Amino acid sequence: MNQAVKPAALAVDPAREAEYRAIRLPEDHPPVKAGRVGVLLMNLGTPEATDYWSMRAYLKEFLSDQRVIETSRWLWWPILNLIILQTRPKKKGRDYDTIWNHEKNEGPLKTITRAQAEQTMAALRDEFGDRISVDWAMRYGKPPVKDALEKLLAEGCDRILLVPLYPQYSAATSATACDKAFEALMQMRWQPSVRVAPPYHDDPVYIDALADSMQASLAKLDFEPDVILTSFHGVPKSYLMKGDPYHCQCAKTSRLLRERMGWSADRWKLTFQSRFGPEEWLQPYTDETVKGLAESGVKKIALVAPGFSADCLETLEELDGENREIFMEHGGEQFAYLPCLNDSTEGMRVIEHIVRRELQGWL
Ligand SMILES: C=CC1=C(C)c2cc3[nH]c(cc4nc(cc5[nH]c(cc1n2)c(C)c5CCC(=O)O)C(CCC(=O)O)=C4C)c(C)c3C=C
Ligand SMILES: [Fe+2]
Ligand SMILES: [Fe+2]
Repeated sequence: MNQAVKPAALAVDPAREAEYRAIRLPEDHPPVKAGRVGVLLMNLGTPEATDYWSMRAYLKEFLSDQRVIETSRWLWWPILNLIILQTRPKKKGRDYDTIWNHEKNEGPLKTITRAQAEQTMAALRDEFGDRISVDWAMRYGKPPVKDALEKLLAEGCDRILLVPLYPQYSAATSATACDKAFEALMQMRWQPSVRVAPPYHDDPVYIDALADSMQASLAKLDFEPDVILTSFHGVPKSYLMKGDPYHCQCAKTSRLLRERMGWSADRWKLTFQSRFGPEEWLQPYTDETVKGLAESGVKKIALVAPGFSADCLETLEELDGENREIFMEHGGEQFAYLPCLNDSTEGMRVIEHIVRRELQGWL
């Protein structure tokens, strides 16, 4: 174009920089930014605050997602709006109060996901400089996936790797996070090239990191557990029957971890927590198993939640709070909750490994 007057505004990849600088754009052409690679870590989301209205907004968005609740809309709408949203926001707000990060005034899921993104960015920038940008977003609530994608594009990322932070794939988590990203991409004239990181439930780096983290936590205890429970977030059993691979992936993670830790099968259990509503969910249920173990005379247990990449309401309040109480009330004596990988050295080893592997050929 020879009537051009303005050079391209930003291009970080040297080859692309030269390419774009060579182009002369018309005066009224928007600035062209390209040549960088973006990484977007995506997790579930958390309420903005613990008051009734903040909790209600979060639960409404979450529980209106048809990937999460597959019940037909005409049946679900009155149940959600006339029953669940009347009482659950207040009750769950009180639960969030017990785990809230008051220093940052946010849920721990947000604090930890941000730290994971910052550490990933620092590690990758060491090697690739500002050719790479890492951001984070939440499927529900803030920061939204759309904003994060637009920010990466504005920084010149024309290739973006989406990383759902769920080791085990489920339509209710990984797929809906990607849906949200694709929904935003649908509105874009110049779409970036997109890759999606696969589930990593059986990746040796993940299994090793879990084992190292668990060994370190167990070594700090003043007792050896009789039984270890690996507790995963549940989903309705019907999702498994319709073909969701989540249950199989949880079972494989639990088995690989047990083998790697060298524990016998009779002292190691796979359970599912967070049942919601009257429908049957994946079994065995964590709370019933904990109660049954205590009643059968087991005195010392440890719980770990390998399916959560960050500690959150479901681990800190439900596992370490409610299930601890159940165990002690039914005759248990020693209870330990072993933390998630979070932004620990082991946790960052996993995220960096996945990101570096999936970026091959782009950097
Ligand atoms: C009711 C349906 C739900 C399905 C199906 C479901 C699947 C699912 N969820 C996670 C991870 C998390 N869930 C969290 C909280 C949470 N989950 C549901 C409901 C379903 N989840 C609700 C209503 C809530 C909010 C709290 C409550 O009202 O009970 C969280 C914690 C978020 C936080 O802020 O700390 C996580 C993480 C997975 C992995 C999963 C299926 C694979
Ligand atoms: Fe959930
Ligand atoms: Fe829960």
